[in-house]
Amino acid sequence: MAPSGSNPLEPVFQTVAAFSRRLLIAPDTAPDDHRLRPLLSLSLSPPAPPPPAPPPPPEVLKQKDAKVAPLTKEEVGRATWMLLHTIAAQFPDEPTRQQKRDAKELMALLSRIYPCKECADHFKEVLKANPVQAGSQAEFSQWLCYVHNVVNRSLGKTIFPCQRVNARWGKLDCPDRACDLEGSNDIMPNR
Ligand SMILES: Cc1cc2nc3c(=O)[nH]c(=O)nc-3n(C[C@H](O)[C@H](O)[C@H](O)COP(=O)(O)OP(=O)(O)OC[C@H]3O[C@@H](n4cnc5c(N)ncnc54)[C@H](O)[C@@H]3O)c2cc1C
Repeated sequence: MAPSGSNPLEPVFQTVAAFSRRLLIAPDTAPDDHRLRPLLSLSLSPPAPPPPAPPPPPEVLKQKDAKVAPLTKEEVGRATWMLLHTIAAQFPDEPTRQQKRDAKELMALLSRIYPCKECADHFKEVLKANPVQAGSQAEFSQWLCYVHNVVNRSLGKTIFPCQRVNARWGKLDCPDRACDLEGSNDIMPNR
């Protein structure tokens, strides 16, 4: 490097350097401060957009797709039995005539619009041979357990012990039994 003062342009360089430092560096920072921050940018073009996020790895895409994939017959079956046994567990001890009718209609509707034709047709036969019994919560949940077992048997599945149906599908865990349905105070509730 040339010794200081030997370059005749040295004073010009020093002036430009000092001026640049004033424009580009915060006034409260020491010249040797390593946290130097530019005060303004001399570039006229807008800041470059951030680079696009890399695509998620294939295993993450697979998991996402699995969430929106159509359900299988087994998944719909499990979800439906879960709903039906929960309805039976919550069924009033003394249902109104309307509630008894609703239980019968629900089963009849299922046997028509259940989203698996083979299952719906089979369930129609099951209902014909075993008409809905919904005179009380106990009666309805035992009947449902029985017909579920009829389906289980036809599919070669284990028979569920119906004396344990209340332990498996108890009433919903709602504070102050807020989920309970109101029943009947009819003089003849079993009509
Ligand atoms: C109305 C209906 C008709 C169906 N018909 C057919 C059909 O024709 N062909 C077909 O392939 N699939 C059919 N399915 C689906 C099938 O019954 C099963 O839901 C599916 O095969 C998944 O079985 P899973 O072994 O997971 O248990 P699921 O039978 O779905 O039972 C879910 C859970 O309920 C409990 N459980 C089992 N049996 C009883 C019972 N008797 N009482 C109370 N709780 C019980 C067990 O804890 C079990 O894990 C039908 C489903 C419904 C709702």
